[in-house]
Amino acid sequence: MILDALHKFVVDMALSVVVTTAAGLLMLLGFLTFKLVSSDNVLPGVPKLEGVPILGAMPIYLKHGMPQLLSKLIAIGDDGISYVNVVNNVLVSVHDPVMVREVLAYPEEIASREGDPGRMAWSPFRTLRRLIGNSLFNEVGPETSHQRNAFIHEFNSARSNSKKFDTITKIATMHANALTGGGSTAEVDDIRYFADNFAIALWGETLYGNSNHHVGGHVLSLSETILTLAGNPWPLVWYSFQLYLKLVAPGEPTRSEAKLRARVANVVQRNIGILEEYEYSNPDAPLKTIRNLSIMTGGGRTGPLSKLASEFTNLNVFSGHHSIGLNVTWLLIELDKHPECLAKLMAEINSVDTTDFTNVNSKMPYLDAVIMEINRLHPTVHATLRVINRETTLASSKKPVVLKPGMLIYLSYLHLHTSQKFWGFDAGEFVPERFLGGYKKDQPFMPFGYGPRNCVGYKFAILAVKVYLVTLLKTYQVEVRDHDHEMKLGTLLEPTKPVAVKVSCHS
Ligand code: HEM
Repeated sequence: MILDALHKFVVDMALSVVVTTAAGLLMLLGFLTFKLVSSDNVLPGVPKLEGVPILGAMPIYLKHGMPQLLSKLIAIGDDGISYVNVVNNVLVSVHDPVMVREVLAYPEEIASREGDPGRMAWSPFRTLRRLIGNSLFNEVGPETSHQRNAFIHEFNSARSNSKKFDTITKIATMHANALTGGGSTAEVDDIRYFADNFAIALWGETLYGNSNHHVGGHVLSLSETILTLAGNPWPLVWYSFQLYLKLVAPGEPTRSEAKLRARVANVVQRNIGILEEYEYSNPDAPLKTIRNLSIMTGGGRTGPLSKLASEFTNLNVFSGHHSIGLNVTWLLIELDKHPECLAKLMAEINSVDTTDFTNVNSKMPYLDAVIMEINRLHPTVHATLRVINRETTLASSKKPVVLKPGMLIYLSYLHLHTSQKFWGFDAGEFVPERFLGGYKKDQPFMPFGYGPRNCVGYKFAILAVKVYLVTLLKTYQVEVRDHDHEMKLGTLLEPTKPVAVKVSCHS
């Protein structure tokens, strides 16, 4: 009797669970359909990429990633703008230079990288914040310009970079010599790895006085994991699901993200220990960069770092080295493919004293042109996005386009840099000469972004790239094994396969 009642109870319960779940799913489906229909034709007159019912372009996004979705959008938007629904989000591609500049110039009240924290957004910068905490990338509000000024003072000024020049040269020489380990030739399986490690060691030495920052590959593997996760839609899907079930607090990392964050904290902690040791045993020596940044933003000469400096210690584990390393890697590939350019560059290198900061920084026009051309053709940061916070009208589009809060605006630097419309028939070719004597104002060249949130470290990055490249070329003849390297669009723009080179000391 009791068993029968129990059985009936379980069957009834199971039935009501099934019915409730089905009703819930139907309601969700109805809601999404309603949202989709009501958001249909949200940008009248703008070409729309049709996705599948309800999910829109979500399957393309999940399967192929954002860069591929972006290429499809660019292909249909002749007037420089197009859009697609991704479930109930609207994703707009803006790929006309004037419109891109307009969007990048928006103040943060109109658009920011993360968008309003109260809204669901597919911005990768949200994932980045959960992985490494706050950083200048996410920062909005009155403190931002003060923070940017501190960075610009430390990394984008000739005065401060001239002080870093000897350190850059020292690390570049150490790392160039390590390629052959004292021998006269070496086969290097993948120069990307060595170029990244040069940049990591440079950061370690400049920031903390720790040139062994790269040893053991911890930093490299951590930064690669963070890069991959930040550019991948799945962590956002997983986080949103857990948020829905209240398994994670808004904005907080999930369990696996928290583990990664702890590994970042561990690396940072070790570096801080080394900085403190350096400061203790060299009280009169010049301050290391992280301390300078700290002092400029309210920290003391010793002890805990300011908020900005401590946020940068986390950001730095993930960023800065790949972009420098990739610049060097693409340079070696293109120079090897274009011996006439390499010969011109070598003539310039051999005609000046490259141990002099002013020469390397601003008196080598062909070197400058080569570096600009690499950043045009292979811009490491190939795209970015902004989330609309307040309704605005895109004034530069042919027909007025009203951008609404929550819309994601994608901006492809790669497209602007490689379009024949702006760069001529040889837009896809490596031709450094196009940058000799400057470039036309209407040619869209933005490898370091544009507007109020452009790169605050580009001059330091360019100097590091120059010094390492010049050191390598002065020491070795570099032969890149394959000439068929192609570009892979992930979070950053990378070669599709390892870049094997043979290096032989100049006799
Ligand atoms: C070749 C190397 C580099 C490249 C290609 C690069 C590229 C960029 C680009 C394109 C942006 C703007 C992104 C956007 O529009 O959303 C940016 C922003 C930024 N970069 Fe760089 N960057 C490089 C090196 C560095 C270095 C060495 C630092 C170190 C200080 C740095 C720190 C930053 C920061 C903090 C921002 C955000 C600035 C803000 O939002 O106010 N970058 N970078």
